[in-house]
Amino acid sequence: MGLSSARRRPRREGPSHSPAGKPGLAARQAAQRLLSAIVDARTPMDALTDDTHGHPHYLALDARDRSLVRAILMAALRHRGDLEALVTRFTERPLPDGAASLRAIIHVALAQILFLDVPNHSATDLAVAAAQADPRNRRFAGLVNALCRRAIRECEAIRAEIETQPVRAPQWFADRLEAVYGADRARAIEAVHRREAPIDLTLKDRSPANIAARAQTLDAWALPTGSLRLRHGTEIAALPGFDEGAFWVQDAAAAIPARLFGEVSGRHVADLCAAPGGKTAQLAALGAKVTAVDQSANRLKRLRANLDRLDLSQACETVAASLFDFTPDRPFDAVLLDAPCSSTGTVRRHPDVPWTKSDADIVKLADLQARMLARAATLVAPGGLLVFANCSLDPREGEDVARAFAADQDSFTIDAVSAAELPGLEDCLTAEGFVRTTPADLPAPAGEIAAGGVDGFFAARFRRTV
Ligand SMILES: C[S@@+](CC[C@H](N)C(=O)[O-])C[C@H]1O[C@@H](n2cnc3c(N)ncnc32)[C@H](O)[C@@H]1O
Repeated sequence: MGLSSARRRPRREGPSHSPAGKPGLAARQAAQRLLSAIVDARTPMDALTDDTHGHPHYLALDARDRSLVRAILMAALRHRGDLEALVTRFTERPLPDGAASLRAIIHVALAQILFLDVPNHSATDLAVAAAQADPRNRRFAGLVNALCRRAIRECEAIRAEIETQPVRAPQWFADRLEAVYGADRARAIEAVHRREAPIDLTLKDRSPANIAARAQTLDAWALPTGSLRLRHGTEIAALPGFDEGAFWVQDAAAAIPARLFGEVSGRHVADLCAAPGGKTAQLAALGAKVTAVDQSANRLKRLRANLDRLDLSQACETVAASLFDFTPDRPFDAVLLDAPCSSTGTVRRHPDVPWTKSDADIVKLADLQARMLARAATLVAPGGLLVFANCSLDPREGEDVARAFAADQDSFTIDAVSAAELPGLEDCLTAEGFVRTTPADLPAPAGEIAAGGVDGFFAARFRRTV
């Protein structure tokens, strides 16, 4: 399926198109189409599963089926290398070239059988029905059936093998992680990528008493970094304190960059790539006067809604503009640039990232970040702070950009972050005083049931000297 076809109106289906109107078939067919759109057309999963602008086949489903589709996609993407290897092992001949839709049918079925709490017979029957419903795949319905049945028979052994000998994929990403972090650390990062990510919250009131009280009412682990980590997945909007704006969802590592400004009460701070506003909210909660800039008007709408719920809107002005066109009346005391990046630090939550991004994207993004950082620097007042951050695991988008900036700019010096500023993540400092986290950091202590790990993040702090 191509990018354009991913946006096409759905063919008429549902009860009228599905063979015998099989319940559950539309959800499986949607999962197959979306998986193809992600892997073959490199369309991000978030865009396809957006509740307003998502893929038409996804939007045609009810809430329960949408959540099943998301669960199937997460499992199929996290284990895509394992599933691919299994299909190769189970078939005498390779699947025909260009058999993207057949591959999607098989992967969607195997993901349910091996990783989800879905009856095996439903996963199998609906995969066979999907093959039969598609003239290109009808002749492979028997193969689909045989693969599913074998996976069901050998389920325990297959799961154990995947646990002990996972297949590293996609190749470019596995190679890059190993080249940057070495074999052991790369394996540790990949192990975390295969597990569901926990949900972290940032509290508006970060006083120790409030952190302790909220940890109790929310059944959360109070991380040493100051964030709370929920012990159980749940509907966030139903949590006590949500309506009163006591917290927002933000990975513990994503909460670091905004804290690097220290005391910001009454200061003018620009958040240059602000939406959806996690860091804007942190700065506003600390008493800063924030100018939140983002080139996406739609994403800024979400930022404003988030700030309204948190009752922080009065501390912020929003500007819908590219930072390259943003010309404020005066420079800022502090500037945060949370630049767009490959997002390879968020693979735990977005397992589509390695399949939709490429090494070439990283090179392009690193170039954009360097230009953005140079532009951001022009907005900092003498004596002010500049923080450059992003959620990439690749040093070409982090350490290299920051080093080149420090070397090029006479009026800025690196303001090294100290271990005392990173409780629980003291080891995540580079020799220069940059912050570098990976998903293998902050493992859970013994006895804690919430998962360990944080997003991969990079942050560098600079001070304008003149
Ligand atoms: C990583 S996200 C920011 C996340 C945000 N800082 C937070 O903590 O919630 C990157 C943002 O940069 C914005 N962006 C990309 N290019 C931009 C540009 N040239 N000027 C301003 N914003 C831009 C995107 O629209 C996106 O919202």
